[in-house]
Amino acid sequence: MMPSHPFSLLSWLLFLSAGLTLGLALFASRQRHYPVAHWFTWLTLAMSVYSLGYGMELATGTLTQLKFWINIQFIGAVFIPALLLLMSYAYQYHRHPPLTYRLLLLGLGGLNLAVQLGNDYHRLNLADIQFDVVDGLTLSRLTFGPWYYVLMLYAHLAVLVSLLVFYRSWRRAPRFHSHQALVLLCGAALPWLGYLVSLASLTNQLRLDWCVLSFSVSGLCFGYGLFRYRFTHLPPIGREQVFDEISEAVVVLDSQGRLLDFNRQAVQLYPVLSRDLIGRTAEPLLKELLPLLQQEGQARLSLSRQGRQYEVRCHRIRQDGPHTVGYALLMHDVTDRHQLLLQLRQQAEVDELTGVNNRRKILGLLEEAIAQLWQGGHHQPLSLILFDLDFFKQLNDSQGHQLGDQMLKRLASLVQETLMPGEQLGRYGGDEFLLLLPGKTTKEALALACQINQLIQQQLTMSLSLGIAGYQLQDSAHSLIQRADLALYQAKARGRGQACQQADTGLLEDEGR
Ligand SMILES: Nc1nc2c(ncn2[C@@H]2O[C@H](COP(=O)(O)OP(=O)(O)OP(=O)(O)O)[C@@H](O)[C@H]2O)c(=O)[nH]1
Repeated sequence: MMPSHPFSLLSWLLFLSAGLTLGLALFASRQRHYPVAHWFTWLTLAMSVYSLGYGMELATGTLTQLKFWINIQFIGAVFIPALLLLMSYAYQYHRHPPLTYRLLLLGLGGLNLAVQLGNDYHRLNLADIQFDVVDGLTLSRLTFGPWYYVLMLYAHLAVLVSLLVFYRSWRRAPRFHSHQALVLLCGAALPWLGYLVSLASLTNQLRLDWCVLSFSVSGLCFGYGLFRYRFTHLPPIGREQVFDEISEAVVVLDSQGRLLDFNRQAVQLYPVLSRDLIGRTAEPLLKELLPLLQQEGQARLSLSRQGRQYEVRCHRIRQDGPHTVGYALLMHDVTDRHQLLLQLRQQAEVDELTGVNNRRKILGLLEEAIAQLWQGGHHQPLSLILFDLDFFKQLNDSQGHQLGDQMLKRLASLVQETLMPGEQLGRYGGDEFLLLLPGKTTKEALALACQINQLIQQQLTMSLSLGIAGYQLQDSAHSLIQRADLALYQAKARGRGQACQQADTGLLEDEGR
């Protein structure tokens, strides 16, 4: 429906604005696989329709033409709040809004459009439409119906929420993206400001719709954001996506040790961290981490916090030169690795059947004990008991291997209970065990051997043969065990069920049943 007046400069500007926003829509549509570009396409398209309708409205000469172009404007206008909301959602979360959210918002837009298109029958939206021609411009004089106010309330709320999203991104994003968020914030805020200006000028003779007039500038803002900052390519809240989502806790300090930034994981680890502390010295908060700042190179430390293990790395931040401008402290949860290491160590050191030290471990402990004697000047005695079950083979053969296993377990646990702190029991092999007794003389070891033998006879109705050797100067772990083995051999030879003590001379010194 072509208007009757020639187009004014304002109409041409509006057509230019419509063309600009349409161009943006076309550009963004080529990248609509990015959710934000998808909704941006529809938003700029809606703006374009609105601008075109208004440009035409300003040149209309009859009420029918006016109503027609107002309806065209509504086709764009009713969807703008919804599309702005959907775009801000996609901008923030880098994905399409949930389907229900989309259906609800677009459904509301559709409902508003239906109400407007049927306005002649119910006048709920626009109760009356008149127009004046001022300076060659056709300006509508509208009397609003109740539905219009509902529509405005919804539109304002939608714009407000979108503005909050962009505002939040602006405040939280790092510098590069915060510029982008600011540009988008301006793009979204301008039509709203335009609307407020229009409201204020309702009583003026030149009642222009500043909201739609601002679309060109708004479109330019969005376009600038699109081209300069490529917001359809780069997720602007990379900080939230990367900084907050990575598993490591990160704290950033400046060169003076003042708090600059931290992520969500860091707050879980140090609940005291808050935005208010930014700029303050981190010393009272992160005392245990600060020694890292003094170290050069890849400094690391282990940290135990809230029942978990962390490996902390300190990364020096340098900018245009060798000087450190800040530090990034990265705390990596290594609890699983730590537990796996403990498990592996346990497997490497513990005898699987009896749960006492295995051969490798007890030999290591013996060597350590001898080394300590050397360091301490040999003032402390050290004794060793090597023992095994008598006739264990018979038990295995007659009652089965499983019962034999049970017997070995019971034996180990009974002997373990008789030990004092610092004394160590290890399975030397088969049914042979080694008892390491730092601080005990051979006499005391002999008494203990007799006590253990008695206990086993009572509890397991089996006897032990035990060989005892005391540490002598120049002894190695090997020679000491050899003498204990010799003593054990003597105990067997003497009829089993007894303890024998072997001196370094090779003579049997003592014995006990
Ligand atoms: N059930 C069980 N038996 C084992 C295990 N390791 C070794 N043995 C058995 O333990 C026995 C040890 O043999 P010996 O020490 O020669 O036999 P013994 O009857 O105790 O002889 P004496 O020590 O001279 O009284 C062998 O029959 C091995 O098969 C084990 O883990 N479980």
